[in-house]
Amino acid sequence: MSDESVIVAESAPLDLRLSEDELAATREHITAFIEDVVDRASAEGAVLGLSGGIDSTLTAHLAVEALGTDRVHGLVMPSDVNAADNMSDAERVARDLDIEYDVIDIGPIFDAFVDAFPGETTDERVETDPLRTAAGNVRVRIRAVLDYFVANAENRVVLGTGNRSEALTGYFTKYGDGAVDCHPIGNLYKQQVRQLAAHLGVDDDLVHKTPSAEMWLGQTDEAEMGVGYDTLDAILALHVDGPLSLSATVRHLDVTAEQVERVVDLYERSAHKREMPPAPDPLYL
Ligand SMILES: Nc1ncnc2c1ncn2[C@@H]1O[C@H](COP(=O)(O)OP(=O)(O)OC[C@H]2O[C@@H]([n+]3cccc(C(=O)O)c3)[C@H](O)[C@@H]2O)[C@@H](O)[C@H]1O
Ligand SMILES: Nc1ncnc2c1ncn2[C@@H]1O[C@H](COP(=O)(O)OP(=O)(O)OP(=O)(O)O)[C@@H](O)[C@H]1O
Ligand SMILES: [Mg+2]
Repeated sequence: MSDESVIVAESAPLDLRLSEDELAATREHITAFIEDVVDRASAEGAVLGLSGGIDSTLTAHLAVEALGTDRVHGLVMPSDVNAADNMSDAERVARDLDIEYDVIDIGPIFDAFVDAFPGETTDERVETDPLRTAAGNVRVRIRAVLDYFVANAENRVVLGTGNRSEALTGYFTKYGDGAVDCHPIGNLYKQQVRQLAAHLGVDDDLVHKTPSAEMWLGQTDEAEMGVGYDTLDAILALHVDGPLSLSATVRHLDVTAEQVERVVDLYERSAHKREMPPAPDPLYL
């Protein structure tokens, strides 16, 4: 059985929901943060990738609330492995928010990369292809290049869309979707992302859409990580962020020790993604 077939049953083990007052305060806190980042950069506004997923949808809503419609620029960047529905959802978000947006097909850029690369690249239709992640990361990094082109050209900052669950597990591409100027929703667990989005009036189908990086056809976060977000969030909140021991977490959540260990392993192995690249201590400074 491949890793991807290990989907852990959800048991909604820990309620991390915020109260209405907390949601209202979080909304204000994040919009003030976005405004502050843009002001400090003396930027005209912000740019972000729109995927039709809930993280970018929520971030776009908060950005518009912080900056106004005319200071937010969205990029919808389809490739061969994006579902057409997701790309039309991304355009719908931009249209509903009334922001400027461009649709840029990254297929030719990816193909140029594959043609230029001297060795084997990948056939991502093959599930076991060891290069599938490497190739998927190229697509993600191409989007980052386009984000920064717009940021440079229009004096904007790049808004990240990563949440706390992704940050703590390293579930993002280093210098891909992780290459951003700030992380407005970076301290919300995934289930709180959905909750805040619902609070802001985001359409239900987007709030409840299955999370996917869309790095290859059919990819889903939960299948790849081998744990559902409700369970993941609970383990992160109690054990990785919180004070509970491994065994107390197992008892409290009715999960297995292996599940907790798996999350801890994701957290520890991805430490390098949450830090600045290291240099040796200075010898002569
Ligand atoms: N200990 C260490 N110290 C310093 N650097 C270290 C390192 N270990 C690896 N590295 C470096 O990191 C590289 C691996 O990291 P990286 O290139 O990111 O690649 P990797 O973590 O292997 O792949 C990215 C993961 O994030 C997921 N993802 C990506 C994009 C979006 C989303 C989403 O949710 O939408 C999810 C994707 O499905 C995949 O599971 C290594 O090739 C190496 O260069
Ligand atoms: N096809 C795409 N076009 C534009 N931006 C994209 C595309 N795919 C990914 N991105 C950018 O990369 C970010 C990371 O992807 P990720 O899948 O984690 O977030 P999401 O799609 O917004 O939400 P979810 O995790 O629920 O799928 C997106 O939020 C978006 O900013
Ligand atoms: Mg997505």
